[in-house]
Amino acid sequence: MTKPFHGVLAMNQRSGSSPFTLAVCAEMVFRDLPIIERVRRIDALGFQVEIWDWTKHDIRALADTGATFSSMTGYIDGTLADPEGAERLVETARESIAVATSLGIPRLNLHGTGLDGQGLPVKPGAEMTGPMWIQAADTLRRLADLGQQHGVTFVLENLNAAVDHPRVPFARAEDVLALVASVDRPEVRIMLDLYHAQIGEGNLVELVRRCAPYIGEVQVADVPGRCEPGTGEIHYPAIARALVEIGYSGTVGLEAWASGDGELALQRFRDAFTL
Ligand SMILES: O=C(O)C(=O)CO
Repeated sequence: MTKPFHGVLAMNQRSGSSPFTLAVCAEMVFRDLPIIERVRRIDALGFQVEIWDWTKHDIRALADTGATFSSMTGYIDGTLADPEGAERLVETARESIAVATSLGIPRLNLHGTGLDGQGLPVKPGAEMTGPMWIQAADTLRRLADLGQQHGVTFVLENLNAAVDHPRVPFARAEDVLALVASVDRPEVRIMLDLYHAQIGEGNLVELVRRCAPYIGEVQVADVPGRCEPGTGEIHYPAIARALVEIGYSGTVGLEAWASGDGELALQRFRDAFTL
């Protein structure tokens, strides 16, 4: 089916040569449009599409857009690091896998509640104990088995506890790296969110190098403000070069608000990741 054409911008993007697959989070851009229209617009501009909680969306309508989806949230409820929460997480991950498979989505994101157990035994602000680490690794191994069975990858995302996710334990990229490395299964990788990492940890190029063997996807936005690359303090062209140097050619997802015009934000994103 021929896709709608959105002028010069679409033309530039199709002729660009990013070494990465570029995706855009439909939850954060073109927010004056209904979600399905956002998905169509992002797709028409030549990007893959990320969605969050699938229970909030009409799955049939998403499928009918014909868009290619990069990732979605990989669970509805549960937490990694306590036994009861882990059961719920694995159960709801099964439901998410069914939806992901129907939409051809390769990566299921475990973020936020998957780590901190909001309202569950692992409370925000809790110190992570040894048994919690062991439980989290066990839960991830169970998810890896599911992922292997169904051909999907679970990506564990680092968050920042300073601005967006106050007092969330287990959020640092260093901790996510330690967990994913200890599980060491191809179906469990890192969703390396460089916006969150810049706020929480910094030293991004070094972080990219350390995470190299375990990256499942990279997410980007600038700091402060969580808008598109080029609006803040992160030098994304240097990050793009570092990603190429470690041999990464996978997906880079824009998980950012547009600082102004939505199409311009997407163009800036593409420019930052076109070497
Ligand atoms: O909740 C957030 O801040 C995220 O980055 C989700 O992917």
